[in-house]
Amino acid sequence: VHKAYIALGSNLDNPMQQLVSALQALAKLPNCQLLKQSSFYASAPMGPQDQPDYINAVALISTTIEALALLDQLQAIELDHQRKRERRWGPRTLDLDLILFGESIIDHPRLQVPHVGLKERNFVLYPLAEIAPDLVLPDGETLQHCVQLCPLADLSKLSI
Ligand SMILES: CC1(C)Nc2nc(N)[nH]c(=O)c2N=C1O
Repeated sequence: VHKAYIALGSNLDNPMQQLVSALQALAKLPNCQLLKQSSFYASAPMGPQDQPDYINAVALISTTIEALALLDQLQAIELDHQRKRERRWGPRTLDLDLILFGESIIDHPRLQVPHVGLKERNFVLYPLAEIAPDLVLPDGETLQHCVQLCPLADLSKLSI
């Protein structure tokens, strides 16, 4: 059994509802169990600014399937949420990124784990630290150290 951390993001078509719906879909995945989910966080887009603010969260699932099979399941949920890929770093109804898969380091054309931008993304690090404060990354760095190095900036935790 593997522990997989998934980053959720949305900035189109009612982002909060998109994430609620995505979490329900994750909970229903065969061979997966939704163990924890973070609060929702709002932030301005990293990268191109000509798009709406994002809502982000992180979820922890335990699963018996392997990383690429889980990636297929995540991409199916994105498509169910009308994910369209107009432009790179463009707005999207739903983003599900497999950011950690146990202690694995994966470098595959379809999948890099840990997620490449993990240490620079406050909208991933802070929700991750909320549900896994004692996490140590596969490269030995502690999550707390990564959080200390990553500015909070405009990230805001939504109370509900
Ligand atoms: C476009 C880019 C890089 N910017 C983001 N910016 C924020 N705040 N949240 C995201 O989830 C996000 N995702 C992206 O893919």
